[in-house]
Parts: sequence; structure tokens; C-alpha cells
Amino acid sequence: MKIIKFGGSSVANPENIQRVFSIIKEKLKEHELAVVFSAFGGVTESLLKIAQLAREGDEAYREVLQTLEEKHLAIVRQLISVQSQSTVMTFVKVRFKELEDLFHGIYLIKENSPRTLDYVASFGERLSAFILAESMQGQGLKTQFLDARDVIRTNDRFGQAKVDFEVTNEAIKNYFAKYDGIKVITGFISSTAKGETTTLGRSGSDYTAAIFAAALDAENLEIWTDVSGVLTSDPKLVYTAFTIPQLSYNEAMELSHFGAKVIFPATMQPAMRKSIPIYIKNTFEPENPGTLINGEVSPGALIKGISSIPNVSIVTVQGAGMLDSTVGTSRVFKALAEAKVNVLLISQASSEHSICLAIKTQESYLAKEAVEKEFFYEIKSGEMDKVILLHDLATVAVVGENMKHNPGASGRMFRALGRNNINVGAIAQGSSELNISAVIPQPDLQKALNALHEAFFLSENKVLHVFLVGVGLIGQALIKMIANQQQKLRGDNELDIQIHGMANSRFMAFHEDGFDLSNPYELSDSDEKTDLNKFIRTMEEMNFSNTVFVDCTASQDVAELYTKILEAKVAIVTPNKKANSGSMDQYRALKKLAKKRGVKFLYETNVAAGLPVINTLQDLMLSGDRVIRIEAVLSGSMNYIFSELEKGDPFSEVVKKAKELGFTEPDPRDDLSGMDVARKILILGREAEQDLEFDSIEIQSMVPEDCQNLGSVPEFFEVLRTHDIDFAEMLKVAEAKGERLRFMATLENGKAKVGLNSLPIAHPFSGLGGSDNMILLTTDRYKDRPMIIRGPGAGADVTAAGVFADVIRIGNYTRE
Ligand SMILES: Nc1ncnc2c1ncn2[C@@H]1O[C@H](COP(=O)(O)OP(=O)(O)O)[C@@H](O)[C@H]1O
Ligand SMILES: N[C@@H](CC(=O)OP(=O)(O)O)C(=O)O
Repeated sequence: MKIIKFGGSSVANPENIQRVFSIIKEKLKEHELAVVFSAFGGVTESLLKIAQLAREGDEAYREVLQTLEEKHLAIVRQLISVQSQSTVMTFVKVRFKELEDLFHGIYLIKENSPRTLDYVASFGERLSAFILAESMQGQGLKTQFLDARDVIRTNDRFGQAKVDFEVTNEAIKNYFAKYDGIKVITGFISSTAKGETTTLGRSGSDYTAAIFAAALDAENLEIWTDVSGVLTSDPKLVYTAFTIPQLSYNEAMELSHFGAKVIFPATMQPAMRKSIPIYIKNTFEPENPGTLINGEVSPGALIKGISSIPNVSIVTVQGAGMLDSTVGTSRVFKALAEAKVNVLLISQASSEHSICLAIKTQESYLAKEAVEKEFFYEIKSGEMDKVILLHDLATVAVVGENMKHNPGASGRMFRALGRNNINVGAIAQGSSELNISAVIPQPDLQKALNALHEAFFLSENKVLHVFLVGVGLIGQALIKMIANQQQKLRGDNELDIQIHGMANSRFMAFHEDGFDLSNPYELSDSDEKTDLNKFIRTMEEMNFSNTVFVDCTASQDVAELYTKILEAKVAIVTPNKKANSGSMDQYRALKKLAKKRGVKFLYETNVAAGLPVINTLQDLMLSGDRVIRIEAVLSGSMNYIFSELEKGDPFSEVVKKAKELGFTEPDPRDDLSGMDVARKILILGREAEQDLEFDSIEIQSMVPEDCQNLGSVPEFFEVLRTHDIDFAEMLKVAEAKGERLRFMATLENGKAKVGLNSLPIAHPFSGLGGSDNMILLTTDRYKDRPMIIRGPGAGADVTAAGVFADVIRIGNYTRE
């Protein structure tokens, strides 16, 4: 004998029900079966909602009831042939007439006791199981409808009744001995010895099935639902969750107790007593083996799954009156037990002065009332404080028998939460070491589950969630590179980079699941105007673990948001020099903040595009070297201009050509002024651990004085022409000495200078052509011959490549 149970999701509509029938028919070929059904998907919820509306005196209850009746009649019409419909139709109509009377009563007396609600809810299963038994009959199967209230005996704890197994087992056995056919059984419902209807708790049909399985010594129990077994986490919250092939009864119980809705916690007890294996299977993917729950503990992974309970409150009971902890604590629990409050987690500080309980929010008020009543006199005398309630929380729990005697699980758990800026309110670990749970802010729940899931199950597959501001030349090149490398990174580097937000100066767009990069997204298609604060807010609201903000702009406004971003524990990667070339205090504060919040702030491309200058300097400093001197050609445009000048063209013509080739800023004075080079040497100096302010840099501008305040660029070129002769003269003087003119930056003895130098032909910079950059680092270790870094120091592709490398670096840092 097998007991199979189909949940509400499996019988939500006629199409699903036909799948269920196929599964039953297939099973019948080999096994004797009893089938337990839940109410049709959503029906229990609706019944309870109608009861609430009626109690509140809201006439709308009638309409919702009518819709519910129509839903049932429609299922009957679709599943049962016209000739056989009338008995079932009558059955359904009579039940709805009863419900109408019942709700009218609730409407009149405005009362909704747990006893009434159990009776109301019982209609869901009574209707579904009867209709399904009749439809199966219509498909040629011999069925026997069983209202489980006739056999499952419970106490009168309405809403969560306790089973009297002695009476129940006997009644089940007798019933099965007496009747043939496939028993089609109502899940969830039961009755007291006085015949009052009770229920086994929301989602209790799984338990009904287990009760039958144990009473009949069934070969196994199958729970059919809408997911392929128990998954490592709720797939609705963690998209990468996967099926756990096997769980011990204890693991399954613990996971479900802590919120894995896929199986009702009590289900495991009867099965465990009789060692009956439980299979969790997917009605919509019957071939998937799903999860097997039995008495074995499979070796391997530290934990099996992560579950969560939303809408939790922390209830704190504190005061000197608690100091006599044995009495104090026992009085707290006695009061809570009497108020029938379910405590999810307990944590007590060693001072024993306070006790902290996690309780479902809806029960927390009852808990407060019960405890305050119990300690009425102590609170009045000031010996105890009033009970404090803290709302908007959730619990997360990692579960697995292998945590026993294996250190590391809690470290990994809290590291993952901490790294993702998730505050932990209370912690508990059972002495069985089967479960570690923590209370966290409710808005962080999904992020926490994903961070934990990644830390425990996917540590070899890290996901980085990127938000990109500045989709210009560099930004676009970056997107293209990520798109091209995505597969390879997933495979070789186990790194998945997804872009969830993009903005240029005009529009912004977001994608919860990540943009499909194989199909470039046009930001102009977005109807959302760029609002940087909103961009950051949305990024925070999406609340992903491992978020990276990439700033590919040159904007001061964006740079000003870095503090806020780092505060939110979001890493930053940027070629934007603005933040690092502000005041020394600001530079230090950003670095300090990144460190404090445990996130990276990477800006290799601030200087010389993708060339490894900043990383090299940082490595040198970290390993104990000291910079004596930095000499550098840091402007591709200036280098182009002065190496081209040697060919004999006038200076103004060379600058014009450089502009036409896109080597300069739209206004070439931005390059010629030397300001940009000054910012770069400032950053290099700071990386070399020198206290430098921008104002202290000696800058020799290449913009002649009378060109500085001219409005338009053409006007500038006009006047610049008059200076061609001066530049030609400078070149002549240098050439006469066998020297070359190079615009360079130097840093020595804490003093930075930027300007034009005449260099001997043998100097490494003299041979530098085109738009290349070159950096010479003279340090204690590289004293005789400086370290030379040379290569293209500008251009969208090389800059994007540098940004990309920084993003990948973050993936590697955040890996455990
Ligand atoms: N760890 C988990 N594994 C699988 N499903 C889970 C888990 N945690 C929560 N769930 C949720 O449980 C749902 C199945 O439970 P439920 O809706 O009660 O099914 P049924 O209607 O079949 O009784 C899934 O759709 C899933 O969203
Ligand atoms: N119908 C009841 C009992 C049940 O077990 O349902 P499901 O199997 O759909 O979770 C409820 O919704 O609580």
C-alpha cells in the first residue's frame, strides 16, 4: 500500500487535475493506493477570507462566496460527464448552501472563533476530495470517498488539533478492512470525540497522509506538489535553489519547522515511528526523482538547506526580576504556553537579565499581553520592564545533521550575512547542532537567503550584481566585454556577472533578473529619466548580495554618491578620477569607509587606463617598499601632440589633428592645461602613501595666457596659431641639444610637478610615440633601474578592460 497526497497546487484547476489522474493511473499499475487531497488551490485561503469579511460586517463576503461556488461548479462541469454531473452538482450546491448559512451567522453575530474557522475551512477538502473521487469514478476507477473526520480523532485545540493515535489508528484500520476501492481521503480535517470538526493546522494535509501511512504500515508515502522535492531554499526567493536528493527525518522536520512550506513539520513523526520513507514529488515533472526523506544521514555537505520565516517579531522580557532565571524563565514560558503562543527561537544573554524570543508578529501582541499579565506586580514595582516588541523581522535557519561536530557552519553563515550588511538581531543553535538560526530585518530576507545559499552551496559559483552608471564609450565597451566573457567566466572562473541597472545622463533602466547581454539594451527605450538618487535607492531596494556599482562617468555628481554607496556595503569600481583627486581627507575617508564596511573600492583605471599602475603601487607599498620618485607621461593626448610636433607641423595644426582623431577632450584646453595629468599624479602620489593636495602641485599649462579665457574652440585655435612660433622655437632649442620635448609629471620628496620637459634622447620617455603612457617607478627596491610600466593609456577598450578586471577582482575577493 502506498499513500499519495496531492496538495492544493496540484489540484488548482482541471488541467492540473488531469495530470494528477494520469499519475494515479500510472501508480495503480503497480500498487494499491490511498489518495489524500487538499482543497483546490487557494480555496482554504478564500474560505477564511470570506469568514473574516463576514465577521467584519462586510457584505462583499457574499460575492467572494459566489465566485468560490462558481469555481467548484466549473471544475465539476469540466471533469465529470453531463450524465453523471447531477449528484456532484447537488453535493456542491448543498455544501455552499450550508456555507451561506454559516457565513450569514458569522455576519450576524460577528464572531469567528477557532472552532468556527475550523468548520469553515473543512469545506475545502470535503468538496475537493468528493468531486475528485467522483471524477476518478467517472474515469473508470473504483473509488471510495472518505471524510477523514470519521477516522482521525483529535483533542479540541481548534486550528492545530492534536491526534489521538490510539483511536485514530484503530478507526483507519477498521475502515480500510471494511471498504474496497481506492480510498479518496480529505486532507487537513479531523474531529473531536464529540464530533466537532477540527483541523491539523494550515497545510496539514501532508500530516493526514502520514497518519494514514503509519496506521496502515504503508510501503511509502508520496507528497506531490508544485516543486521537485525539498529544495536547498524556497525557489520563489532563491532562483538558484536545487533539489536535495535525500534528507533525514530530523533534517526535514527542522527545515519545515523553520519555514520550508513544502512539507508540514508534523508529517515526519508518524512516518519516522514506522520508518516509512517519504518522497516529495512534482506533479508537473513526475519523472524528477524529487526528495527522499528517511532515517539516513547522508555524508557530505555541511548543511542540507536554508529556510526562513517572514513576519517575525522579537519579544524581549527583561528586568532584575528575571535574575532568578529558573523561576523567571519558567514563568515566561508558562504564560506563553497558556496563551498558545508558538516560540520560534529563544536567546538568553549570560547575564540572565533578559530573555529574547522570536515569535510570529501576529502572535507577538498576545505574547506581550500574556507575559505582562504574568509579571503584573513586578512590572508595577519596577522590578521588571514592560515587554518590548520589535517588528519587521524574519528568521533564517541553516539546517543539516553534518554540522554536528563539524566546525565552520556558523562562521560561514555569519560571515555571509555580515559581508552583505545584514544585521543579526538574535541567534540560536540547538544543542543537537542540527540548525543555526538568526533573526534579521525582514526587508533583507531575500538577500540573506541568497547570500547564505551562495556561501553554502554555490561558493564555487559566485554571482556579482552590477549597477552601471555611464553607458558611454567605456560603459558600452564594458557591457560588450561582459557579454562576450559571460559563458567563459561561468565555466572557468565560476563567476556569474549580471547587470541589473544601467544609466546614462538621460535615461536609466533596471532588470530584476539581469539584462540579457546577448541582446544589447537601448537605454533610449527606457521611459525612466535618470535620477541618480533614485538609481541608488533602487539598487539598495533590489538588495542583492555582492552588489558592485560601476561608475563609468567623469561626473562629480556621481562621485559624491560614493559615501552613500559604500555605506550600503556596495563595492565600487570606477575610472572616474573625481573622488580620489578631491581633498586628502575625502580620499582617506572613502578608503576607510570601504574598509569599515568590508567592501572594495577599486579604481585601477583612474590612471593610465588599463595599465597596472595602481595595483602595482599598492602591492609595492603593502610589501614594504618605498617610493623615491615617480616620473610619468600620463596623457596620451599630450604625448601625441609633442611627438607629432617633431615632424615639423605647426603646434596649432598638430593640436587640431589630435582633436580630429579623438585624442583630446572636445575642448583641447582641458588636456593642454595639464590639470588632468595633475589629478593623475596626485592619485599616484597618494597611492605611494604621500600626503598630497591638488593645490600643492606645480602645474605648467600649455595653454598660452591669452587663450585661456577665450570662449569658443575655433577662437582658441585662431589665437593659438599666433603661438606656433614659440612652440617651434622651444622645439628647436631642444633639438639643438639633441633632446626631446615631453609633457610629464614628476613626484619626488613629496613635491609633484607637471609640465613640459626637455629630455635627453636616451631618456625612456624620448622614444615614446603615439598616445602611449609610461610610468617610471624608482623605489628602494627598484633604485638602480626604475620599474617601467608602458602601454596605451587611453581609449574606451583598454579602459573598459581595466574596469572589467577590477569587477572580476571583486568576484575573487568576495569568494570564500
Ligand atoms: N525548501 C523548499 N523547497 C521547496 N519548496 C519550498 C521550500 N521552501 C518553501 N517552498 C515553497 O513551498 C511550495 C509548496 O508548498 P505548498 O504551496 O504548500 O504546496 P501544496 O499546495 O502542494 O501543498 C513551493 O511552491 C515553494 O514555493
Ligand atoms: N487546504 C489546507 C491544507 C493543506 O494542506 O493544503 P496544501 O496541501 O495545499 O498546503 C490549507 O491550505 O492549509
